[in-house]
Amino acid sequence: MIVIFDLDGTLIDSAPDIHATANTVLAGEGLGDLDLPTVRSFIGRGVPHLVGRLLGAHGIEDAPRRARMMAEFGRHYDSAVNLTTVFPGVPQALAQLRAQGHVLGICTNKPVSPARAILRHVGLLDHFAVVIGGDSCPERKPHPAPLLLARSACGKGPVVYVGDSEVDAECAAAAGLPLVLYTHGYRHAPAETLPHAALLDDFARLPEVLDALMPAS
Ligand SMILES: O=C(O)COP(=O)(O)O
Ligand SMILES: [Mg+2]
Repeated sequence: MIVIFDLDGTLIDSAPDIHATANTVLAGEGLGDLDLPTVRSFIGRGVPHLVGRLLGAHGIEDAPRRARMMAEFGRHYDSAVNLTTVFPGVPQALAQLRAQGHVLGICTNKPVSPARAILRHVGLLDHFAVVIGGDSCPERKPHPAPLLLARSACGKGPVVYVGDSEVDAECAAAAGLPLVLYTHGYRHAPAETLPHAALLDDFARLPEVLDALMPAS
């Protein structure tokens, strides 16, 4: 089986690093800090969206300023690793899936460079056959193109996407793939209200959840 994972809010709790980076970039523009829940609620649609929301929270709409802040965010992003934690059970679940012969991939809206940097920092990068990021395609999730690209890079066979948010649910549906929705991530609506093939509240249960979805694989 091919198992493709979202990153922020699914495998890692990266909101504290993204929050710190956001406030560094805001300070560089002479703008005040935002709190963690506010910045967390902006995660999931990539850096352009996040920076637009940071400015929006200050009542500002200014395209050149937004472009400058996106570039600044990018300068800090690869080193934004120290406040991030891996969700419980993730390393064990990934190792188990690999040992069972499954092919694993990443499809995130985080750009590829910081996605690879954080995966390397937490010791998980080697599990993945491919890392598709928010800058890998002209389109970002919820467009299906990045997920379909990740899938084709992983070879042939049944595919499941594991994600945490509305964006992932919409992306999986558009790509025609089943979604396993991790419930401790950064979504806005109750988990039950998002389209999903299965809910996952504990990574220790992922192998059995996948078996139940794809008994024949
Ligand atoms: O919004 C981002 O940059 C990344 O979010 P994702 O890993 O949940 O796709
Ligand atoms: Mg996510």
